[in-house]
Amino acid sequence: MLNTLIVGASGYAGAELAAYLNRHPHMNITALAVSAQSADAGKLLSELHPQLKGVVDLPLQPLTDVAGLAKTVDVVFLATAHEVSHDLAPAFLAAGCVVFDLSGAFRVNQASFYRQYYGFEHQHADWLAKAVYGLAEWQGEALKQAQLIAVPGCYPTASQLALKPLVDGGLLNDAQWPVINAVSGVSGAGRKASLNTSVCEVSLQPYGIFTHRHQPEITAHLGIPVIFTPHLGNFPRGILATITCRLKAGVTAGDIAECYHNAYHDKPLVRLYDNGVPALKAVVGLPYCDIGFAVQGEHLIVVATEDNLLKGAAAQAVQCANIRFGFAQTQALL
Ligand SMILES: NC(=O)C1=CN([C@@H]2O[C@H](COP(=O)(O)OP(=O)(O)OC[C@H]3O[C@@H](n4cnc5c(N)ncnc54)[C@H](OP(=O)(O)O)[C@@H]3O)[C@@H](O)[C@H]2O)C=CC1
Ligand SMILES: CC(=O)N[C@@H](CCC(=O)OP(=O)(O)O)C(=O)O
Repeated sequence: MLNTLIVGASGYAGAELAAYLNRHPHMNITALAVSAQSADAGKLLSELHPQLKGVVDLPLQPLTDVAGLAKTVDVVFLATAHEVSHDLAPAFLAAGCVVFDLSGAFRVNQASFYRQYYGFEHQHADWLAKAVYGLAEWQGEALKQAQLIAVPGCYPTASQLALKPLVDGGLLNDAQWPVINAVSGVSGAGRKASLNTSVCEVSLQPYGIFTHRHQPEITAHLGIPVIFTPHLGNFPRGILATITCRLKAGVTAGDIAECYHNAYHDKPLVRLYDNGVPALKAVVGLPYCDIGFAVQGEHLIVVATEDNLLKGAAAQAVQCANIRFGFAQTQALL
């Protein structure tokens, strides 16, 4: 049994992690932590997230002694903001813990990336170089050896699962960058109250046009440039990405179907549509990414959906842990 700590357990992704780990046969929730100053310290997780009442009634501990806590656990999930993960991960890693970081703090190994897109200087180039990017379907072997796993962002997960088979298969026309338009529910912005992400204030709108940090994350790992435009919708959870691409001359719908089949027929958390495209309702509350597409001449439109808090965060983190420790990939997820 692996002793496990969730830091940021009161947040949206943290609570989902707790629900999964609670039913994991090989992982034991040793502690749930929040910040040292948290207004929620001492409360039960189930007081904040009543769906966990009678399921995970553990207290939220203030994180006051990182070194002490690190000695009591084998595995740490950091469901914390980028800067917090950046500061905490090295301490847990130094103690020998395997760390799954849900933030962006270790996803892209480029010197200027954190200054430009996250507004801070990265201080841990050594760990940045060693971190394995946890796009689970594509990183199986690397994950098995990793001590630090950088779980991808929610938009990059859906976008890359949709595009990577096509890019690797050489099916796209390089002359046209794939155009990713993705809509997320407001839980993507986390649990903290903010007027901009309050459901009554939000009206479907793009944001971060040409500047969102997920564009360079996608490009860095996919190896091709993309146009990425996120949108915020006034619904609680889920991401739907509509991706427009140009195909190389002669590539047919049959080639696309075959390419996706080859990539994902043995990957239980990616579901392919034979006809039509997915809608959010099929994935909300579930750990899947669903993918469907349509072709007209040289034009391809792919639609990918996922629950941003699950395949876009907590489920993918647990999937990575399952791969890392040799458990069934869907253990505790399905
Ligand atoms: N929401 C989403 O759809 C996705 C989120 N992510 C990433 O996952 C991470 C968590 O996101 P989300 O769950 O939405 O965030 P939330 O804002 O909902 O939760 C953040 C959690 O971190 C805790 N926290 C804050 N500061 C500290 C600290 N210094 N030490 C320990 N705990 C702290 C908070 O509790 P308190 O403030 O009371 O201490 C809270 O439990 C972020 O990096 C996010 O970018 C990734 C993919 C998708
Ligand atoms: C709706 C919303 O605000 N979404 C977040 C992305 C959530 C996510 O994936 O988080 P990472 O920051 O860990 O990459 C945003 O656009 O910043």
